[in-house]
Amino acid sequence: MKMTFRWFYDEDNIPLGYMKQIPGMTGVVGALYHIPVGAPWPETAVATMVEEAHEAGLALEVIESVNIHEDIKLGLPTRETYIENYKETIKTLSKFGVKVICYNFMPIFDWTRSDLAMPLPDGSTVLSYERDQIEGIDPVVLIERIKNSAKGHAMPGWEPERLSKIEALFEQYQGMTEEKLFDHLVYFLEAIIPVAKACDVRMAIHPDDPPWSVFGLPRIIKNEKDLDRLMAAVPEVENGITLCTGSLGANLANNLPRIFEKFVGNDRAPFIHIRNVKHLENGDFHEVAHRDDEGSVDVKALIKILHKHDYQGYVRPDHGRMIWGEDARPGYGLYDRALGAMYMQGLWDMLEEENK
Ligand SMILES: O=C(O)[C@@H](O)[C@@H](O)[C@H](O)[C@H](O)CO
Ligand SMILES: [Fe+2]
Repeated sequence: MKMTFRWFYDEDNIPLGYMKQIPGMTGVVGALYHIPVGAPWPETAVATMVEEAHEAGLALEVIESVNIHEDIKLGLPTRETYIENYKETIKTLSKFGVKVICYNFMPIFDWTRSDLAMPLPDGSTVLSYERDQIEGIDPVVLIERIKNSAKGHAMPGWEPERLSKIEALFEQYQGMTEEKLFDHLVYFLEAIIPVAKACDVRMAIHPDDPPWSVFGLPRIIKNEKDLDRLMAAVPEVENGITLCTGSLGANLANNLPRIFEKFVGNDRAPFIHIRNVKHLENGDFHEVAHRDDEGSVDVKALIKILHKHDYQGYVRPDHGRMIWGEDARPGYGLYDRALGAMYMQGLWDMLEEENK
């Protein structure tokens, strides 16, 4: 298990040196944020970013994310150019030591929440999902609300410049079915996986968050069955998964230990996000600290599975709470993610000890 930390590079206000101070932290998960979706990533920009991480004593072998242009998801003829660009980006990243590229295939939006700073009784705040605040609501209304919350921080995928085109995008997705979207994903993977293979890079799709349809848009990476289907459709090991416990765990029907056992066991999960969520009776959920007892994700069992398989891939604490008065990007404060990393490493150390 290689412990890593998400780094928002030039948009991050947490110094790399602080990340490095977390015991056992081996690397950061980076991305270039100023490159428009669909454009190839310039070599010089990648070199600068990787160098900065190395200077801080941290590896940079995972990218999250190289986002997918909507035309690829929509299956438009213009996708060819964007697919060629994507191949170029894979080649460029591999030259600088990148081994895993995380991405998602959700139409229009990345993760969706109703509140980015829901207060918990202990005074910390977390991201939450209230069904009746999202389902059946006009996305434009939600966008306004999100813009006004969490001190001006936007959710990834909800950036203001994209949102201005939101209505046109919804128009384009009219009539899009899960079947068609899945075909477009397979088309994309069949085109890029040979390049990834030649470059020794693994692609790692992130599950949909939440793992069900929102705003009437199709969602195709929601559960074990969807993952099975994608792994079978493009069987090369370079077609992999980011196992995100918070995303999959938002649906209690997802059996996380079984999913881990399967895709860690068959080496299709090069990247892992550990996040914990707590479910309420009415179907809403909110995020909590990473510790097992705080929510419904069986973190102990999952780390045990990783340990049993001598997992050599990358793990990072996903969203944490905002604690100790920190002012940071929602879900991505330093303090609670550092606690999460230590918790996972504590469990791992104990398992190592027992195995001696
Ligand atoms: O929850 C998060 O913050 C991340 O796990 C996702 O935003 C993730 O980076 C993307 O979906 C992957 O493309
Ligand atoms: Fe995640």
